[in-house]
Amino acid sequence: MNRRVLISPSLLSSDFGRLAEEVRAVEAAGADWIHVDVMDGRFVPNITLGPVVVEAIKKAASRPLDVHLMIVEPEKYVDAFAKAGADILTVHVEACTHLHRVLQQIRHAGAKPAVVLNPATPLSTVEEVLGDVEMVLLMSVNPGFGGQSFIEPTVDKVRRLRAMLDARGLSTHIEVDGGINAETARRVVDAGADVLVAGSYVFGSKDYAAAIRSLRP
Ligand SMILES: O=C(CO)[C@@H](O)[C@H](O)COP(=O)(O)O
Ligand SMILES: [Fe+2]
Repeated sequence: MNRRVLISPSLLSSDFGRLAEEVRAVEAAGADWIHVDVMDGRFVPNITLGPVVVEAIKKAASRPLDVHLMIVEPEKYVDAFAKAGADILTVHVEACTHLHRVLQQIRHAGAKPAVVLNPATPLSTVEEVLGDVEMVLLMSVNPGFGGQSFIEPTVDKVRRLRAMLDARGLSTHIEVDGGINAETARRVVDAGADVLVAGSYVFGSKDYAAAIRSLRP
């Protein structure tokens, strides 16, 4: 089946001193969504930004904000991020004691719920909530930093997840995040992914439009 592939550039590799300009530049270059990485220094060994900055990004953006929460106890903050303008709110299965409840909370807050798995976390951990999410994000690096190398077994994990979704008649998005470039993009899309996050590949290039174009099949 031919799915439209969405590109979600990760602002983590953008120039934070010119955040609004960077958002407008990737949108003009063809970005479908804007990926925002929220890190708390606890779930991952890095700290980035909170709801105030998401609110500022929202003012500059016209495309949906795809907010990736790499934080412990996400239930404490999902309402604030939804209010700040997150359109898609993605929580780590490893950070949620009551995953189903958090996904419901996200929907009630007015955002689209999504769940994300670290590279070593098996697909079985999200099997029971596949009907409750708009998207499953598979990390293809260990979260915390941009510019890392793609972890190979992700390709097969995408394939197995797409088969699980097909078997349930679900057309849920599969997003892949980490080490995406023109070559890894092609392989994960062939395996069934339809949303690609790319940070250093897009923001590290001189021509954002050419980089985004090269990620599409
Ligand atoms: O969530 C994360 C990192 O934890 C990502 O969204 C990165 O920002 C991806 O960066 P690249 O691997 O594309 O440079
Ligand atoms: Fe991310």
